[in-house]
Amino acid sequence: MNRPLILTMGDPTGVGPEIIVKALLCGALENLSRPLLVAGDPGVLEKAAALFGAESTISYGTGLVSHRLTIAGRNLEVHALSLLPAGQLEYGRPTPECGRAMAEYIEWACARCQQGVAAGMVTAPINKAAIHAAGYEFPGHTELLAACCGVDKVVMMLAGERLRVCLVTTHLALAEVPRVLSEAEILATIRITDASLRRFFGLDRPRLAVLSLNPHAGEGGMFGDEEARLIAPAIAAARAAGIEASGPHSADTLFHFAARGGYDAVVCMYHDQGLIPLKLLHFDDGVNVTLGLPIVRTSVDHGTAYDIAGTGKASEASLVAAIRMAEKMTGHV
Ligand SMILES: NC(=O)c1ccc[n+]([C@@H]2O[C@H](COP(=O)([O-])OP(=O)(O)OC[C@H]3O[C@@H](n4cnc5c(N)ncnc54)[C@H](O)[C@@H]3O)[C@@H](O)[C@H]2O)c1
Ligand SMILES: N[C@H](C(=O)O)[C@H](O)COP(=O)(O)O
Repeated sequence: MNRPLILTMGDPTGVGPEIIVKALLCGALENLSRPLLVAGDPGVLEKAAALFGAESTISYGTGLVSHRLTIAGRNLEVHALSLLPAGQLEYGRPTPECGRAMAEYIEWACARCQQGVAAGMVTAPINKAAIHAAGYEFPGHTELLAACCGVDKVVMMLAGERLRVCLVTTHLALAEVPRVLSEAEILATIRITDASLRRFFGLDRPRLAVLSLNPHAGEGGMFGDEEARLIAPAIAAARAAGIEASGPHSADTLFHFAARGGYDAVVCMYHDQGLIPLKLLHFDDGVNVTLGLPIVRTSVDHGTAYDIAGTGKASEASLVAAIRMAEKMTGHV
């Protein structure tokens, strides 16, 4: 059986529904190697179709497909997990029901992947504050999925053709980063990155650059000791385990070389250290991948973009790239 990829619709008041429809309308969802099933809300998707002047009709399906939307002659299969009052929702103003719905799309998709019913999942953007307001104590998909899968350590990787960045720490205040960094966390990030690039991306011996935390890699201890105390020992342990890791590299210059093919991934100590260069190069087509889960999960690299939600202007390119990457990754499983 050709198991589907499940695409979670994301925030009903963000750009998620309209980039799904946009991808459908431009034909990017045709000729996929797997069926695509949207976990979401048919009424909200119909409302998104109207943004493009596209005529849509809904019919009812069976099994996983509860609704089939035909939008401008193209079919979108949906598993309805919410039936929100789409006409009353305002773009950029998620209600508590929206917060609950967007978390439920993720939980449902994850459970189907764990059961082996689906091959993998792709996620459209959620609003972190909205799921929080709905009672979910998670800063994002990554942590919610780790909890659903019962996994302690996962790695957030953002990837494009020219650059892949993997984060040791993710969503926390910058001031917390030095307190949270440890040799064990750095080593675990390196190990998961290495194993995942081998397994899912066909690399025999991934070349990993590990960044420093401080300017000039700490300048021999003048600007901080995390490099000598935590990062260098983690790199040494990784190398002893046969991983091609190098560093600690100064973050300011390393990306220049990584973006020119010198490394297969860059291990970064905190969110913006990795995501600023990644989004500079790959805002349009970057993909967020959670490594270390027992399931395949890819995502767009952007958020709910409330400033343009409901205008039809949001680009569908990152979503399409995320679907393509999930296709490839599930081909390797
Ligand atoms: N994968 C996710 O679920 C995810 C990722 C990042 C941020 N978020 C959440 O999204 C919300 C908004 O975050 P933010 O404002 O920092 O980032 P954002 O990515 O939503 O927006 C930043 C800027 O990029 C633009 N932009 C975003 N996506 C675009 C697209 N597809 N096409 C064209 N322009 C686009 C926006 O209009 C905005 O100007 C927050 O709640 C954040 O937590 C979710
Ligand atoms: N850090 C990601 C970004 O800025 O693109 C994003 O917030 C991902 O969060 P999730 O855990 O929801 O994938």
